[in-house]
Amino acid sequence: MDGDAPGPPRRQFGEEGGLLSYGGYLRLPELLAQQRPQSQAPDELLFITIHQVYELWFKLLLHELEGAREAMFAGELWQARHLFRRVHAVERVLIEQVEVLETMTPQDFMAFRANLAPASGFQSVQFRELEFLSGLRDERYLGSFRHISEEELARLRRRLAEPTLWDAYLTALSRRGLPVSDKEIMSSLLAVARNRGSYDDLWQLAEDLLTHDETAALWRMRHVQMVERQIGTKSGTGGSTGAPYLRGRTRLHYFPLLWELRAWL
Ligand code: HEM
Ligand SMILES: N[C@@H](CC(=O)c1ccccc1NC=O)C(=O)O
Repeated sequence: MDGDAPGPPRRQFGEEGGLLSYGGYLRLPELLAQQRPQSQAPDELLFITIHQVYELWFKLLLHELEGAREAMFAGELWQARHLFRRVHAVERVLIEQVEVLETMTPQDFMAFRANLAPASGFQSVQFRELEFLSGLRDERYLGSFRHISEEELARLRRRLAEPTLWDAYLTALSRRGLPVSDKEIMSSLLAVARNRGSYDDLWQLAEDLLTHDETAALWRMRHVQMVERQIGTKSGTGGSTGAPYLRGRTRLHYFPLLWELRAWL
């Protein structure tokens, strides 16, 4: 009985005539038909599953980061922060789940690795979309995509043309009267850092951006550790030098000015 409880009356579910089911709603027949190893190697199912899980999370991250960008443009900083909290939680999961793939031995990986070339994580369109949206817009990757569809290429071009998270943050600063030209931006960031009484929301939002940057870098470091464990000094199936190439990418930052700011505080 709801009695005088405030709010809408509670509904008793369970009498909907069986219209919607768990598997139907989640499209499980379609989803579970997608894990199809190419070989008899026992660990290829693990390898495929883990990559598919990454791509599902990448899709969600793109969605939430687009939302955060929109909220920053609209000056709704609380909403952007709410979404960044979710983004960070997912990014921590992405790092944690490397451990699952590391239960595979290199010997077991070698049983199917040769069949993978020339495919590699290089060709993850959503991973590159995340980088572009976050502000790391390296157009050279457009040329390095072999075997991607016209639709995927168009998506990447669109990401290159659209505003980044940093563009959105700059808009949030200027909405509060802080100048954001190349010459003035560092003083504005310093003003935010030193006047928390007036700008704490902008400070916390910059910290959220920095955490997004930091967790992406942590994933890259975790990935290269796994790579060294699995293939040592071998070159990559995608044609790169392997671990040395990946090590070079661990130093990249989405928001270099937020790191540089530390030197001035
Ligand atoms: C046995 C496990 C893995 C190995 C040995 C491995 C190895 C490599 C290597 C060598 C590269 C450089 C490109 C190349 O020449 O092939 C690379 C790139 C990449 N891998 Fe993996 N990888 C593994 C698992 C994963 C997983 C689980 C993901 C998750 C999505 C992933 C995502 C990526 C991405 C996004 C790149 C491009 C990185 C960039 O350009 O900065 N890899 N991987
Ligand atoms: N590049 C890896 C192979 C690999 O990990 C991979 C192969 C196909 C699809 C995704 C992959 N994952 C990350 O690079 C290697 O060189 O062993």
